Formats: sequence, C-alpha cells, structure tokens
Amino acid sequence: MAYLLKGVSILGAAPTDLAIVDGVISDKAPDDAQVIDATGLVALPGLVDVHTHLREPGREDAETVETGSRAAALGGYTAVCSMANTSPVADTAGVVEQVWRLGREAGLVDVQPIGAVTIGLAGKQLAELGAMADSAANVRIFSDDGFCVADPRLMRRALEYVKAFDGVIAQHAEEPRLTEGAQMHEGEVSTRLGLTGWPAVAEEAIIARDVLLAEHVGSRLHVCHVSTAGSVEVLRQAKARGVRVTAEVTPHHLLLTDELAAGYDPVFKVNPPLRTRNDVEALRQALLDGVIDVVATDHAPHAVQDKECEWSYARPGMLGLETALPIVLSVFGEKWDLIADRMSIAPARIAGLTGHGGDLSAGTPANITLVDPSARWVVDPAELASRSRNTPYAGMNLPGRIVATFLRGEATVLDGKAVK
Ligand SMILES: NC(=O)N[C@@H](CC(=O)O)C(=O)O
Ligand SMILES: [Zn+2]
Repeated sequence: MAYLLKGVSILGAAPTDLAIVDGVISDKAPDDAQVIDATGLVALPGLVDVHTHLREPGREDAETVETGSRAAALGGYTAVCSMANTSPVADTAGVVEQVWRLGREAGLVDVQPIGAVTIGLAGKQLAELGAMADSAANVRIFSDDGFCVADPRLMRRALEYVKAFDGVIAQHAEEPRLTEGAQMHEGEVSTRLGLTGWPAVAEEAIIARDVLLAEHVGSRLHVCHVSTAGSVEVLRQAKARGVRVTAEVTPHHLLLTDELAAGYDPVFKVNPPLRTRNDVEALRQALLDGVIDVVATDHAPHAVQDKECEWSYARPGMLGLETALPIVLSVFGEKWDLIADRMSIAPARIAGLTGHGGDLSAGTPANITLVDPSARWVVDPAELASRSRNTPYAGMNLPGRIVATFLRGEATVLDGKAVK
C-alpha cells in the first residue's frame, strides 16, 4: 500500500506532500496511493521509547507484548525497548529472543528487548550479556530496572563487559540502603502524610558513582528516569567532562509533583517518586539544554489488584505510552525539533535502532507519526489500549491526537485507531 500525505507539515515547516511507497519515503506517489488529507497535521519521525514494561512473559494479565505494542502504536511509537523485569527475567538469550519474536508477530512496533545485567535481577552475578548480544534479539541495552545494580564491583564489570560491543548499561539509580521502606519522595509532604521517604540523594549518589565508573572504564552509561534537580547537576558536570553518559526523563516527572500523594491514591505511586516543583523545573530545563537526552515513558502497567489497594501495598508505576506525546506537548508547546530529537532521534541513537529516528527525507524508512496538535482529548482509562488502567491522567484534557502511525510504510494506526 502506498500513501500520499497531502498538505502535511514536516516538523512544523510549511505544508507539503509526503509520499510513502514500498516502505520508504518518496518524492512521488503512484496513482493508486491512498490519499490522506493532512492539512493541519504534523509529521514526526516515529517515536522511540527506551523504557517500556511489556510484562510478557509472566504478567500477561497486566500487559502483553501485543497489547503494549498496540498502546505504543496509538501513542505514535514505532519502536520500544522492553525492560527485563519479566517473569522469568529476560536474563538469557532464550527469553530475549522470545520477547523479540512476540514483537515481530504482533507487528505493530519494533520491540527491542533489554537484557538483565544480573541473573534474576538479584544483583549477585552477571547475566549472560554476550549471549544476549549475539542472539537474534541483538541486545545492546542491559538493565536491572526495577532494581539498582547497587554493587559497585558488579557495575564496573558490567560496564567493562559491554564496552566490547558498544553496549550500554541503563541504571535504575536507587541506593537501596537509603530507600528501605520508602513510599514517596522524602520532603515536606512525606513528613505531613507520615509516609517513609525516598530521599533525592538515594538517586544522586548512585548517578555520581556511576558516571565516575563509566569514566574510569570508558564505557557507556544510561541513567533511567532521572527525577531530581541534584541528579541534573551531576549529569551536567559529567557531560562537561566528556563522560559517555545519557539520561532519560519521564513525562510524569516533567509534569506531576509529590503533592499528589496527599490523596493517597496509589495511581500516583511510582519509582522514582514524584518530586517537588523545583525538581520538575530543573528537569524541564535539562531536557531543553540537552543535559537530559530523551523522554522515556517508563510505561509500567499494573493489574487492578496491584494498584487499587492501600498505598503502602500498591506496586509503583504508571502507564505512559498513549499519553507521552500529549504530555510533552502540554509542557513544552509545539517545539517540534525538540520533540523529534528527544522522543525519536536521540532514543534511536542510544538504542542503536537504525531505520528509526530519521529525518523524513526521500529514500529513508517510512517510520512516521502523524499528529493533530490542535485536537484535544480527555483521557478515559477505559478507552486505552493497554490491558491496564493505571494512568495518572484520567479526566485530563490534553492537546495532541495521534492520527496515524506508519511502521516501514505500513499503517499501524489510521484515523486514530489501531489497524490490527
Ligand atoms: N517505575 C516503576 O515504578 N515501576 C517499574 C519499574 C521501574 O521502572 O523502576 C515497574 O516495572 O513497574
Ligand atoms: Zn526503574
């Protein structure tokens, strides 16, 4: 199928026509191309998420590779990196290949598995990183996300190991001794509510240690879900020294604050926790400056019984794929070059996903997101494609509708609806 996007604005530029033929972007459409009136719509390179939890294998009641892929496509994504904290853990070539194959079968986005750093995410022994790298899944990012690789000697070894094939260790930065029993950000609000706090320094201390380790080894570090102003300062200094470090921020940390915990609604419980207004401001500035490289969703679906319970028993995590671009648009406005870089180009580069994060020029793979920036919509959890319902944005009126998504020239979303 060929398409002609008539009158589309590429990254906010003057309207033009964009043709999609045989999976690539083309100057000219054949006569039988399906014409899409794209007046007022903006084309972006397909979004890429470096931090998605798909829950398969093991918690298919919360999400599957297929339902998560559909949520991703509807959110404008053409590739997602799936985290390793499944059951069994993605710590062998067998499991990462299984997830990769399920992604291919669903065929809605490219699913790039992330491998665990340590066996069972237990933080004791390195997993078979080389075998996962050499597998059909071609793993390049390794992470124990959900847990921190807290042992500095293991972290050093992991950084050394992946250097050989230009892999990257994605760290969930949380010094576990400083967060025992933690329920929310440690500060004024946690004191008032009487909940055990997760201090900012628990994140900052690990990032400071890890940028030094990455510098020492000369290897690549990626910092997951940066959440504090202090972390931004550590990263700023490390980057100025030339350390090979990249970092992500989530849409929720760019918008929401710890005040939301006051209602004890566990939909706002997440790791790292929602922080203060001052942190939110610093994270926004860091994304603008490039100190933080990418927006990553940390899409963390949880079943109803794991979320709709008392705060202290609830699992941390919130949905993100279907609301990420609207949240970023509502925070930054129509800064299309920024959005394309932080949500597609830079994440594709970090994950090594060639074919994604392109410039939409003729001859490049047609991985495209078509957005209507002027359409507003109200988030209804029941209407999300994710199998879970734990969105913190229920009832919010957001700008930006994903009209269509194309994966190598095939529409995965058309008229705002999933094609399969
Ligand atoms: N972010 C979360 O609060 N939860 C994530 C794990 C993680 O990203 O730390 C999950 O797997 O549910
Ligand atoms: Zn994490």
